[in-house]
Amino acid sequence: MQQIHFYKYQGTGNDFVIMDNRQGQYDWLTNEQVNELCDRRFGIGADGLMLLNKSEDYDFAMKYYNSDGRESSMCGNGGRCLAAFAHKMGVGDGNLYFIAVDGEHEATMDGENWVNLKMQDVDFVEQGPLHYYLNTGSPHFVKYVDDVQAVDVFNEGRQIRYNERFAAEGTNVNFVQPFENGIFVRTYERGVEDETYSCGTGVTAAAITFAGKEEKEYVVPVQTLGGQLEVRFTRTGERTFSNIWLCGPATLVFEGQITIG
Ligand SMILES: N[C@H](CCC[C@H](N)C(=O)O)C(=O)O
Repeated sequence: MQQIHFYKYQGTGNDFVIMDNRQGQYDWLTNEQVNELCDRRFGIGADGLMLLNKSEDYDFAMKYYNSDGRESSMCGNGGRCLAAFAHKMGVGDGNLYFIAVDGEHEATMDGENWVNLKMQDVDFVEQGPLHYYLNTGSPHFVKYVDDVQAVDVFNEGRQIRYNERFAAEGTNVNFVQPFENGIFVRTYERGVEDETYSCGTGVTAAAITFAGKEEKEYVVPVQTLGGQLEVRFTRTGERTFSNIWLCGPATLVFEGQITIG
C-alpha cells in the first residue's frame, strides 16, 4: 500500500490531481494507478493528473496524464493549475519558467488564483469548408456551430475523434459559437473520452481560428461551461501566430491523503 499526499485543482472546471514529486517520492506511480486516482466513483476524480517534477534548468518540469492514465500532450488549464501550485509551494517569484512535453512555458500570477500561461507558437492552421485543425500543444479539431448549447458534444465529438483520419492518434474536438464579443467553446477531450467543462489548449485553438486576417494583436474572451478565459495572441502571417497567452483562474479546491494498492 502507498500513501499519496495530493492537491485537487480546477481551472474553469477542468480539474486535476496534483502531486509534488520534486523529491521523486511518487516515481513509482503507474498508468493504472493514475486512471484509478482520476476515477470519479472509485478515486479522487479528475480530468487529468500532474506531477510537479524537479528540473535542473527550469523552476520545475510538468508531467501530465489524461484520466485514462496515459501520458499526454500539453494541457493548458493543467499548466495554469500546476503553476499556481508551484507558486503556492514557494517556487519562483511570481514569474515561473517550466518545461513541459511541448517545450518551455512562462507563467505569471495575477493574485493567488489567476494565471497567465504562455503557449507554444502556432505555425500552421488547416482550414476546410466546415472545420479548422491546429496544434496548440495538443491537437484540436474546431467546428463552428449555430447553437453550441444544442450540440450533442459527447456523441458528435466521439464520432470525429474516432473517425478514419483521427482514430490512431486521436484529436480533441471543439464546438464554437460566436458569443457577445468573443466565443463560447465546448470540447470533447481525447484521453478523457468525454466533454470537459473547459479545455485550455482547445480554447486557445478556437480563439486563434476566430481572429481576423489582419496581422496584429488579438484579445479573445472565451466562455466555457466552467467559466471565462481570455486568449491573447499576435497573428504574424496567413497561418502563423505567436506571443499566445491563455489567461484565467486556477484554484485549489482541497488537499488530501489517499492510500492506494
Ligand atoms: N486531452 C488533451 C490534453 C489535455 C488538454 C486540456 N485539458 C487542456 O487544458 O489543454 C489531449 O490528450 O490532447
